[in-house]
Amino acid sequence: MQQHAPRPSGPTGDGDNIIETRGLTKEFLGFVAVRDVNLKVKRHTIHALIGPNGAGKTTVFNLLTKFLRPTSGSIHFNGVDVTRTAPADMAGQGMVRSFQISSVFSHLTVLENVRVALQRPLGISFHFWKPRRTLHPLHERADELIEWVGLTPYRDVNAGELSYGRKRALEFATTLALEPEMLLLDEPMAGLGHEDIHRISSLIKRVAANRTVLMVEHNLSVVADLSDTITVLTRGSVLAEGDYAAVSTNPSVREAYIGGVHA
Ligand SMILES: Nc1ncnc2c1ncn2[C@@H]1O[C@H](COP(=O)(O)OP(=O)(O)OP(=O)(O)O)[C@@H](O)[C@H]1O
Repeated sequence: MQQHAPRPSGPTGDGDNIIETRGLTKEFLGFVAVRDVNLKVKRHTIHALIGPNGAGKTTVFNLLTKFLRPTSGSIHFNGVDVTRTAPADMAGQGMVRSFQISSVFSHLTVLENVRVALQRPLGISFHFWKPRRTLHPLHERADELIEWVGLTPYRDVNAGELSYGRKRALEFATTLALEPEMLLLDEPMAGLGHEDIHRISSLIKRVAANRTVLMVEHNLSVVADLSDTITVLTRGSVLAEGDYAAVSTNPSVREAYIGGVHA
């Protein structure tokens, strides 16, 4: 369980939930992949979505990030109905998705990648031709972010040459450049070795000190270590919800994981 900084209340005063879904349902040609999901994610917590293969985790994630449109139900972010908001407009609202859609350009250095990301919210792009001093504030902020994710020694290395774990750290830096209030992480530990898992776990903990994190993650020990709340999905519906102790001892959850399926 994390120690979190004091949290501001949401702009609409609708309690502590930063995101809430009501009756969220997604059908694919009559097949119900997500059924009547009422998800509440508390501000400044780490919330994990888990469940056996095919449970509907990715579909819920894609609905929340607006990459899929629900068949029915609604999504509320900071009390505002964002069900029909375009994915590209979600970053402006403070919600940023990371990892599945890589934000890293392999032919640019670590510093250049972070600078590009920092220029996005300002509505300017690729100003490398500008005199160096014009970019100075961006430069300082880029260096801060690079240091924050532990990549200072790799600042001038092309992103394509970084190890998988360091690339992921760079993705964190480019994501944080957008100043998100909420981060949605799709399997942040996928493909990482033991040491990198440790490094990225600590980054997620630090990120969550004053932000909200929702992640889909298969690695249960990571989920146990990081999550304040876990929602377990099976066959498109919520089976259980609670902290790791509650969820891992829930007989229905244990049953859902028996029989060769894994989380
Ligand atoms: N575009 C699609 N068209 C048809 N069926 C789909 C589509 N996307 C997902 N499904 C089905 O919806 C169900 C839920 O899939 P989803 O990928 O959300 O599960 P998941 O929990 O993320 O699984 P995994 O852990 O294996 O990634 C599955 O039965 C899947 O085959």
